[in-house]
Amino acid sequence: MKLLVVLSLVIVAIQGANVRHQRQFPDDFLFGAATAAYQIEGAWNEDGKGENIWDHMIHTNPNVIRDVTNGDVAADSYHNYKRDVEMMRELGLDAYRFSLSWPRILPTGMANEVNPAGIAFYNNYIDEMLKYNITPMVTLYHWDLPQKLQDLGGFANPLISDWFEDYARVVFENFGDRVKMFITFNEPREICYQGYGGDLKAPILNSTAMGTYLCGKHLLIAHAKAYHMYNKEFKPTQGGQCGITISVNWFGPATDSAEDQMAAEIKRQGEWGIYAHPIFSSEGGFPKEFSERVAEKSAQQGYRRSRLPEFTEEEKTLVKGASDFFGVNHYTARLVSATLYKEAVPVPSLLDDMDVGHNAPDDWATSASSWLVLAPNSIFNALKHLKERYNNPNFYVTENGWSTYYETGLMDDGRVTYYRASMESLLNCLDDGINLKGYMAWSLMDNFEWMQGYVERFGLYQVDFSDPARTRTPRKSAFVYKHIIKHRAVDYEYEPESLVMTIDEGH
Ligand SMILES: C[C@H]1O[C@@H](Oc2ccc([N+](=O)[O-])cc2)[C@H](O)[C@@H](O)[C@H]1O
Repeated sequence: MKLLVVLSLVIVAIQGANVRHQRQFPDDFLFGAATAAYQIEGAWNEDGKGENIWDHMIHTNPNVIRDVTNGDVAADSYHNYKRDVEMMRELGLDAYRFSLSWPRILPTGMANEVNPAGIAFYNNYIDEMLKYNITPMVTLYHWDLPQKLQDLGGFANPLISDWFEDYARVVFENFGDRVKMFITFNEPREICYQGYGGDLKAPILNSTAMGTYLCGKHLLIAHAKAYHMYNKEFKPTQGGQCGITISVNWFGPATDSAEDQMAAEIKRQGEWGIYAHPIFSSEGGFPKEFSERVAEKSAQQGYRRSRLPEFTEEEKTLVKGASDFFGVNHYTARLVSATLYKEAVPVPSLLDDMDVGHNAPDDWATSASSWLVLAPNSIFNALKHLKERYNNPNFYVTENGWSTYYETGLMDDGRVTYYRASMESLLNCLDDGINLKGYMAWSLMDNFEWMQGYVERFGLYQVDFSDPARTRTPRKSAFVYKHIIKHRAVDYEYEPESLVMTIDEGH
């Protein structure tokens, strides 16, 4: 008998030790999921909403979208928001990141005409989340500029900073009593490089390098003005935080050679350093090596001055330090070479200015998106670099996710593998002392994936876009993510018994 008791005590002790050794996320780590207004809301012209640049571009030229669809109805979250909150509760989310449609709030873009129905919609959405203790994380701009502002030049017009500041004030006034986490812009790179410099996002201006850089400078000033206005006019009473989200994929050198190391550095600076450095570095302004590279390229091409616009000293000071946290959208990685993998690119362009090649090794798993591969420990590599370069600010991973095709259905093992790998990488960050405070999975549900329409699916929940009710059904990954959130740890043994989802007590 005695022996049995001793044995069971030993077993309990071993099990306890195992639990203790399993790496865990802290209780206050914010687990959430993310979406964006144009990708889920629909109701494109309902209740006084104004036209945005995606409405305009697609209605004018439907063929720009791979499957000739649009976001007119999308997941119809405008009418299904209560079901969306129910899904957050099913998953046990701590937080939900979503964006506001600027033209739903200000139909012309300008703050002299506020749409009460738009304000009411977001009030209801926020209140529904708060009812269940879900922290709203609100992005003010996720790519859907009011068309009327695009008609005035959009981000190429320096006045964008005044228009944005006015819009931000309306947002803080109406929602800041309950929303404590604001993100001004989602991904300056995608807005500026893909929308102004190229034709991969609305408004597809294809305006070469100059468009990319000018847009970037104006956007950073717009962000900084909104940040300082929040600090002065709202923070003292509302006590929230205001930051920005930048897409930071990892770019490591293809070899250890000095040339490849420099090529990777230039790639990092051109892809995201030009947005991060002016805000988060101690010296401010565009990063040095990239600025020198653009000046050199401009001179080679016969320009008397660099095409990279400069910040005045006043602008530099305005932008420097203007963020309470660093929002990182991280998806993937590439290996960068000074000589290999180069493709023909337009001149002048950001790609030509960087003048490097990049590649993904064959053994990195591929997704439904051409740009998205599963690279080892890449969240850690990116955040470790940012920590060292920018003095370890508070970080949130504000997007991270994996695409499948519609045909994959509910058994999305590729997404499960990706999310588990991401969790390990996040835990590596925490072990390293990186000030990482939260993680938002992209995406809560399938949605309109920009130029790819509904071909590429990122949802923890599948959405049936052929069904007028836009029924949402949890995928296997939803159960796995729920299990991770609940236990604050990754359990590789866990397999959902069925795909029937319920709400746990307390949610
Ligand atoms: C899938 C989500 O992508 C986000 O944007 C991107 C797109 C492409 C890259 N890339 O590495 O090439 C990074 C981020 C976007 O914010 C979100 O709306 C989704 O579409």
